[in-house]
Amino acid sequence: MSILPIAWAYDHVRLIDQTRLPVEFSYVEIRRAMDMVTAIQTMIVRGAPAIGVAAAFGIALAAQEIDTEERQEFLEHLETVATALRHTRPTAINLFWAIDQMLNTARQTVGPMGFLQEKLIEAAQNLAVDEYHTCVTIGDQGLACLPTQPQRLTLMTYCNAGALATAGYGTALGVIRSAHNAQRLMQVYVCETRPRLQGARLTAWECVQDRISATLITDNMAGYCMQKGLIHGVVVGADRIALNGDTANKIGTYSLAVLAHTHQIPFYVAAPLSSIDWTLSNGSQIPIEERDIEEVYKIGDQWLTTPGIEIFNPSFDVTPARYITGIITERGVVPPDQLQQLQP
Ligand SMILES: CSC[C@H]1O[C@H](OP(=O)(O)O)[C@H](O)[C@@H]1O
Repeated sequence: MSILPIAWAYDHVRLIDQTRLPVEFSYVEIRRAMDMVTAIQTMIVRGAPAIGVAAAFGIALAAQEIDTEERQEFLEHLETVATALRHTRPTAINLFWAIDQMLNTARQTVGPMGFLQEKLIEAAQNLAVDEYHTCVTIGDQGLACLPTQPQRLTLMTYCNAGALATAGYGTALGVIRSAHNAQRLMQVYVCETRPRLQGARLTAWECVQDRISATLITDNMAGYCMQKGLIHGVVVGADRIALNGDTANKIGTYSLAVLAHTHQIPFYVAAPLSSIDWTLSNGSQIPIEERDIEEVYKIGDQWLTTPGIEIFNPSFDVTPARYITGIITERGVVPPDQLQQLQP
């Protein structure tokens, strides 16, 4: 099954509503640019590459909704929407990269506004298709770098870096899909990933959809599985990678990396080049999103703690490059200290 979280549907964008999975599979139709802003903020669509693609379609919707033949007015409307999109979520660099790609297309395209609208819709569609093919390439690059023994590996992954977090196929889960398709996977341990449970809700759902053998564990079981020798490798996604390989990813990734290092288990980050921030020398400057504390004290309508307790909810952490075995990209797999070789 091809899971495509985002698709252009003639004159609007169709999103899989990731806040409803796995209980309900439903779509949300996005017809206005500012509704795409809300969709990203509320995580109807989430995942670094996916929010980049969503933002690109947000710019395309902005182009479609502005009724003017004045180029300056047209571009100003795109900039207004771009500013709102930039303020949705601060950590994933893909969001900003995609917005810049779209604005550059608008500035470099001349002609009547109807023509610009068509070119921007086409640019967003091309960006989505490119991200999909990039993920398939990442999957295959990752397969080639996994341990050669045993023939069938038991891997671990965190959060959701799958088809739902990208434009299809996935990055970390793309590597796992490629291993599954090549009969190199025994099973994958899926960490539930508190507080938003992307692992339990989204990665588990993708694995069941694609008949990938998967076992769900709570986050605090990861160390036990490693200590018992069950895990041959860990593969996670990324939201922003600095030049030295320091990697921002879902909160809890750092803990997993330290555990893997302690148990001498290879720890891979799988990400497209669009997730690399070539302007940052290290991860200390990566902005870490803090989200609503309700995500911690409730699951659905169920309170998990007592009113009056203070709550902290950083949504990402930064794993230092020294804990990362390799970074799997569409241009190959490199140790963190050789990442700059891949700079376009
Ligand atoms: C393929 S990168 C996905 C990346 O994004 C997730 O964060 P969120 O669900 O909050 O958007 C998580 O960090 C994943 O690894």
